Amino acid sequence: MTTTVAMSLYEKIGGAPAVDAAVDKFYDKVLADPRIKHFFVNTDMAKQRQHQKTFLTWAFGGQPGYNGRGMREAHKPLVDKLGLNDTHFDAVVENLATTLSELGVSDALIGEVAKIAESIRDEVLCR
Ligand code: HEM
Repeated sequence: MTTTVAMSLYEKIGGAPAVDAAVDKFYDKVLADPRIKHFFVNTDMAKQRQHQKTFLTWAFGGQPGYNGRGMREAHKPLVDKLGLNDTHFDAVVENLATTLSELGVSDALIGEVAKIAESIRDEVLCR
């Protein structure tokens, strides 16, 4: 019998220091991306940075340590007022994948991150 206590992706990638390294890169990319930057114009920087940390920690399967709004609630105004849709979601996942790739994370692990993101797509898009 094999008992597997799976190491989370978060641990495999390098834990908090890796998340910190990824935050700046991901943040810069998202805010520079004409497909999605307009969603963030009214979001303050400090909050945004924390958002990205929460986002990445979550995406890596680390402890959420997050007591903010649920995904549906947090993104509902973006869906209702700004038409947040699959295209935008894809762009965020793409920026995340590029960020991780640039930081030397393997394609296999990036695939796992993308899968986790997929699992929450409908919730974020309020469907
Ligand atoms: C896997 C996908 C996503 C996750 C896990 C995620 C996670 C989060 C979290 C944790 C927050 C903070 C909520 C709060 O503070 O109460 C948030 C807010 C936000 N998200 Fe996402 N997000 C995702 C996708 C997206 C996408 C695709 C966009 C737009 C392109 C987006 C734009 C925003 C914005 C603008 C806010 C701030 C809203 C505000 O200032 O009130 N998110 N998201």
